[in-house]
Amino acid sequence: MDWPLPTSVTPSPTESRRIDRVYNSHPHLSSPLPCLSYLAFFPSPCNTGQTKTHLTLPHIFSRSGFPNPPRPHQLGVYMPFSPFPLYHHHHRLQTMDRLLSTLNTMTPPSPPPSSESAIPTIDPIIAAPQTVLLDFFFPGFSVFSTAVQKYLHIDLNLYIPLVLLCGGLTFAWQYFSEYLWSKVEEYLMSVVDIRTDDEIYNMLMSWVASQRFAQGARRFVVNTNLSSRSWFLYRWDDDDEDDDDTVPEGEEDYSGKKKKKALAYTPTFGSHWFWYKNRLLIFRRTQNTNNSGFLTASEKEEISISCFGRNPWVLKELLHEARAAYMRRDEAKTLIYRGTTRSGSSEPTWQRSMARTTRPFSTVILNEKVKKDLIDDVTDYLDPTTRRWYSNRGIPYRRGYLLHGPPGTGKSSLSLALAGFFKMRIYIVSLSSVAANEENLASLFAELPRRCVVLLEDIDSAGLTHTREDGSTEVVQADNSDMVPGQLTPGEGSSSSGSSKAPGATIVTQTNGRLSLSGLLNILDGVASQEGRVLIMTTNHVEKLDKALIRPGRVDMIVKFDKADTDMTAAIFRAIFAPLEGDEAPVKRIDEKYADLAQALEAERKEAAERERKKEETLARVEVLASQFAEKIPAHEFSPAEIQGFLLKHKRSPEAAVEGAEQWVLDARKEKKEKELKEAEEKRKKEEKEKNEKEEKEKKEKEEKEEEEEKKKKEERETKKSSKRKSKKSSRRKSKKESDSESSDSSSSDSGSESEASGAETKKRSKSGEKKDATTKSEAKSAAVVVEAPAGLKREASSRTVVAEEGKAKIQTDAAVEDGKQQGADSGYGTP
Ligand SMILES: Nc1ncnc2c1ncn2[C@@H]1O[C@H](COP(=O)(O)OP(=O)(O)OP(=O)(O)O)[C@@H](O)[C@H]1O
Repeated sequence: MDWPLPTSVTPSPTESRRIDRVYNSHPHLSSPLPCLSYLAFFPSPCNTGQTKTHLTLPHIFSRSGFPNPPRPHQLGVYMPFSPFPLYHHHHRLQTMDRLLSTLNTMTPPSPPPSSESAIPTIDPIIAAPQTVLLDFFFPGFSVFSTAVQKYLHIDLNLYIPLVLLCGGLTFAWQYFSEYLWSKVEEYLMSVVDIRTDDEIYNMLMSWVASQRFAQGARRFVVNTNLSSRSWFLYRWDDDDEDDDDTVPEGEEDYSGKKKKKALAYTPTFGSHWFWYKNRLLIFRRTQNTNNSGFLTASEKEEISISCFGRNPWVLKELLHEARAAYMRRDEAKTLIYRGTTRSGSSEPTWQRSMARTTRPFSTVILNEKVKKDLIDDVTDYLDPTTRRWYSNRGIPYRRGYLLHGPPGTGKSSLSLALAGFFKMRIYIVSLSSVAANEENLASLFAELPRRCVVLLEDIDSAGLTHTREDGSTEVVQADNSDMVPGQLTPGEGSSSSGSSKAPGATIVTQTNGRLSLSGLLNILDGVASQEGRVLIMTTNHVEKLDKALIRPGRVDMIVKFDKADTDMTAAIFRAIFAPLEGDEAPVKRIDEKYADLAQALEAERKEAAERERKKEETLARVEVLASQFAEKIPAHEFSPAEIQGFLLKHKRSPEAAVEGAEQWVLDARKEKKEKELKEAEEKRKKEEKEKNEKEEKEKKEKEEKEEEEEKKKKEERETKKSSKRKSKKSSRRKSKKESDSESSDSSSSDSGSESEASGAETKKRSKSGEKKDATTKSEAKSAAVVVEAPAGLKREASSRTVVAEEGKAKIQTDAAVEDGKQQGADSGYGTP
């Protein structure tokens, strides 16, 4: 290997001295080659601040008598080349030491050197400013390296460049990796960001929790509920009715096992790589540090999934899969959303209230024909061809149903069963709730999905009714009074809300910021209202509704609910006591008991037959008991809810229910009577109180009126008196003026200039407010002077001028001038 030899060296003065000394003190050496070649090989000594002496190789070799410079390997000295001065310097010194000691061994014993000529001990560390620098950045480095060198014989300085290189690379990587990664993401990857305030968050997180990469993560977040913490997205899994989870958490079920909450594991903050459909994906969960104080736990995080490649199909597939899996959980359930306002703001929103197990239509006891008609009607409406049919004819694609009847007769149950039957979500708004104002309701309706059931409860609530006080309660009652339970009738016909108004009925436009009827009508079928939904309105007082609200187009079918008749009572009894699938506790696996399969099958068959027989027996028994029970309950007196409430008290014993029926009827009647009495008493008291208040108010008003009248009379008397006084005064003045004018006439005939002077005098007098009489002319002039005053006064004054000129009410002008003089003396305008 050929080593490049530099042409110039810069030995330090110490080194030069040493070389000379060695050369001089070792005459047996043919040349100082080792030292020289060493110096030649390391051409750049560290900068020690000393004066540099340049010693070129030819110079050295000419001095040593060598014609050609030797190669380093010929000298037996090999040093690795280093670009770092510190390292370089250190090793140079060390090597020098080594060479010198070699030379010394070759040297015959010589007299001990004098103190000046002694080779000084070399302290490589002290001499190096780089060491100081290293010590500055890594305190204690020099001590550590000396110790390592001393005890382990490892020269750490050898590795310094390596360490520095690694450090530099790491430093650079930290700086550039983020930038590089963002560029890779921007141009080479597809990324989907998940909004934490959207339901997709819940969907994705529940999907992620079921993946292996999440379950195997070393750092993870554990939840008992994965839903977004945004309050309107948060769903308590406990709230969702679940057939398997009937035992409350922590309590024991019939098998004695404690029910435990399932734990869900999701990867913690950071990037997590996983495979999906043979593609490498990255699930990234980061913490949102902006405004984190105001955000809920899930809003504090940001979630994204990215994949390599510019086509995001795999991400979309993943999201679809997550959604489908999430929906599957709710398949057998009816999702209920309620319209509310967000806490801390007045913004309305649909909040997922709960997911209830779908109620079979058969469990709602109603006329079978009504049920069938209703289902047929909705089925036809939801058919895609119907939609096209509507749009082709320009008819708004909407359908409305009105369910009315006393409380607890099954209106809400039917709505829920209907939504469950057609697998639609149900959106409930109670019009009596505080949030139900026009604006809120409009934005809630605007947010509705295309295919859903909207349940408007209590549409007879305040602001939309004609109360008894209005004298218009019989408005719609007349048309529905002859309805039987379950009867379907078309909505009251009228083309426009205005013309459909019943006599005496008034459309309330706005009631204390609450919902108005016209507002509701606009929301229901205005231009901006959503199409494709099934609207169900319920009310306990159909008679209070405006006809406009229930006209066809808004309400296409009316279903009347009533208290239970005999058939209904029997049906409710059967519904509660008839054995149904899943009522019994799960049967133990028989193959555990029977070793022989044939034996096991036979036993199972026998057991099934026995179960069937028992079931039939129970059914027959329940049938008999149902008719006995129905006979004991008077028809049209109790609502299905009341009867159900009683039967539930005896749900394990139908016989006991039948036995206790008569007593229950008596008790219920008594209770009802007491309640009615109490209510009547309360009503009476309330009315009395209102009456008293009204009377008191009237009395007060009367007194105030009388007082006012008295005051008025007094004022009138005073005005009369003052006007009388004024007229007397003015008549006196008039007579005086007449006498004055007679005298002035005589003087004016003498000289016109005198008249002018007198006019000027009058002006002056009127200005100064002196109480002096003036002639008619001077009065007019005086008024004209006042005209020069501000606009308001100008008009007044000019009108007076006219009056004065007409001579109609000279007295008035006089009085005004008089008053003006008195009142306006300060203002300078003469009159007010
Ligand atoms: N016709 C019915 N068939 C079956 N169950 C009924 C019927 N009517 C009432 N119920 C039962 O009574 C309870 C109350 O019924 P629901 O809430 O549907 O009455 P509602 O007419 O909507 O009452 P409200 O007018 O007070 O809202 C429910 O548990 C329901 O099961």
